[in-house]
Amino acid sequence: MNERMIFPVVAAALVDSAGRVLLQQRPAGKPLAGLWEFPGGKVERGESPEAALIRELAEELEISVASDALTPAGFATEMLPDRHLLLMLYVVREWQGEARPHAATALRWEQPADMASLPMPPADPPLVRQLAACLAWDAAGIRRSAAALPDASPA
Ligand SMILES: Nc1nc2c([nH]c(=O)n2[C@@H]2O[C@H](COP(=O)(O)OP(=O)(O)OP(=O)(O)O)[C@@H](O)[C@H]2O)c(=O)[nH]1
Repeated sequence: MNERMIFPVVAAALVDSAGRVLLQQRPAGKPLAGLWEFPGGKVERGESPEAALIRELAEELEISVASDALTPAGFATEMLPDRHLLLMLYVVREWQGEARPHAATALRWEQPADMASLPMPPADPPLVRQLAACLAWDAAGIRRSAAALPDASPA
């Protein structure tokens, strides 16, 4: 049996007040160069996904994000030749600093509905669909009102 290790990667959908989401372009010399991706990167050994994402956002965009500003939005998987990519996406609506392309060739803000026409890594289209659903839920207030549901944990 060909057993592949899980390769955990975290990514952020930074959402601005107009509902647009930040994408960055992968630089020349990296795999998938030129494609548009969500900012983020590999989870290092011993690191939590949230700590990894906060670190990556500081390194790549020079912004500061608090852990309680990270809301899970979805995940995607892709079988790679030697590993199995697990890509976890978080929605981020609050951060400090102005995003600058420290590691990327360029940045752009896009509505999720407009991302289908952009070249993105193969694992990303399912994430874009989950993100669009998440943001639509937020806009309809469904996620906020879910907090008012009765607690289903055992008594
Ligand atoms: N950040 C990010 N990575 C993605 C996305 N989609 C996707 O398949 N990946 C993959 O996840 C992996 C992340 O690796 P990376 O090279 O960007 O990570 P990193 O920032 O830690 O890089 P480094 O090793 O240069 O420090 C790559 O294999 C990349 O192709 C995405 O939307 N955002």
